[in-house]
Amino acid sequence: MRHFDLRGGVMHAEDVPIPDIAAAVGTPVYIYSTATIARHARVFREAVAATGDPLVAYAVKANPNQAVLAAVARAGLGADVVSGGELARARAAGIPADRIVFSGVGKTEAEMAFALDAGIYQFNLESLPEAEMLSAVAARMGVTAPAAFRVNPDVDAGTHAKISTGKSENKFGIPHRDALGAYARAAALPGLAMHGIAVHIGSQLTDLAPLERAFETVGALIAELRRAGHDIRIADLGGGLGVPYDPDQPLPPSPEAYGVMVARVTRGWNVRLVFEPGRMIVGNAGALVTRVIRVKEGVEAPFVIVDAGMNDLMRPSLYDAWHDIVAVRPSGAKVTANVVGPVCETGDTFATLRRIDQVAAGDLVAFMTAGAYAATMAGTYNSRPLTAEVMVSGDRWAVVRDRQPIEALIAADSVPHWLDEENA
Ligand SMILES: Cc1ncc(COP(=O)(O)O)c(C=O)c1O
Ligand SMILES: N[C@@H](CCCC[NH3+])C(=O)O
Repeated sequence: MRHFDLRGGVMHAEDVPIPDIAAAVGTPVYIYSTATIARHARVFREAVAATGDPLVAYAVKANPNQAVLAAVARAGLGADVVSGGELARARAAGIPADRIVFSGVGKTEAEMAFALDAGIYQFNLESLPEAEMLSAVAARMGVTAPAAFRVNPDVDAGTHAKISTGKSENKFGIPHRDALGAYARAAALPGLAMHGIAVHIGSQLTDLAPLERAFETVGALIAELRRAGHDIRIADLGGGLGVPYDPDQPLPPSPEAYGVMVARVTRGWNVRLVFEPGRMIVGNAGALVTRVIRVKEGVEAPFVIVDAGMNDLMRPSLYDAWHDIVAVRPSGAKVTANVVGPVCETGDTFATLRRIDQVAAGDLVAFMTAGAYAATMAGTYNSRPLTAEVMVSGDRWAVVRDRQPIEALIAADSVPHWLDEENA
């Protein structure tokens, strides 16, 4: 069941005609489907249920809108956070602290204290100096921090270099060969309980084999760590499962196939598993709806200039990512075109020489699969305020983030008094 689909020739988000939202809220606008989020959360939980009583901790970075987090919380998921800000958001959405894990390579003392005070489930530590800092903060607060080391298994995840995290040259985790020594050192520190081990090798993975290799490394380490006397009870297998972006490409592995692989590889580990899916939960729950400003002649093909720019959806310019581009009221005619935004950068290009629905000035166009790493990575370059976000549920819809007024951008700056005085 698709929650963004044509009905009577008009694209709907669940039961809401998208032109109604665009008319009321303006464009560009992100639109999220509550039903898709709920369904993906359920599908993922069911896919990994055979592994016991796992914690499925949604990777907040994928989409931290409070409404999205509320939908995730309602689906019973926990949260994987990478900053104090994400922790505050997860708590504000009602996600219980004992379902929150804290990842990330640069946690600060203040963030550690905040998370200890909240009572989170586990810190995923990425270096010995980080363990030493957490130990000091916990000891000062008179508490014990539940912790894991994230190991870097040195596997090629086969994804875009900028979102690959499990190669030895990447900044993430500690080299798997150093793990035993690191656990020995950390176990001797006060205020730390090293009961976990974690891994995450990258995002938008379309092949299960590298994941399986990484998990095998974790399994071998669990056995070695236990032999060395460490009481390992939790294995966090990270996120990374890819989602379909381009309908002409083979489908990525299903959550079911992933769950079967995980159950096979982790059999006998005797741990509680943690998963950190992000994109899989929200990627296909969102679309970015934009309006064609004008169509300009080009040498090879026309330029369809839309009112969304790379500041609103950065993935194509950052990773050459593909987002399907469809007309909200397709006429049936097709054209080969370049789809670009208004930002003054050549990289502000969403598609080059792509076969798309023929559109004209004023038409609405949707960028699909824009629920993950989309609105959250937006910026205000070219003084373009942050765009509005809307959530639908059946025939209801609500603005879940107001369009930022330009006045807010201007008011955030201040002019030093000497310039004011000289102007006077
Ligand atoms: C530590 C960690 N966990 C989970 C995720 C979520 O990954 P994905 O959205 O690919 O599931 C990420 C992002 O890649 C991450 O860095
Ligand atoms: N931002 C990336 C994913 C990075 C995941 C962060 N660990 C993307 O859009 O695909």
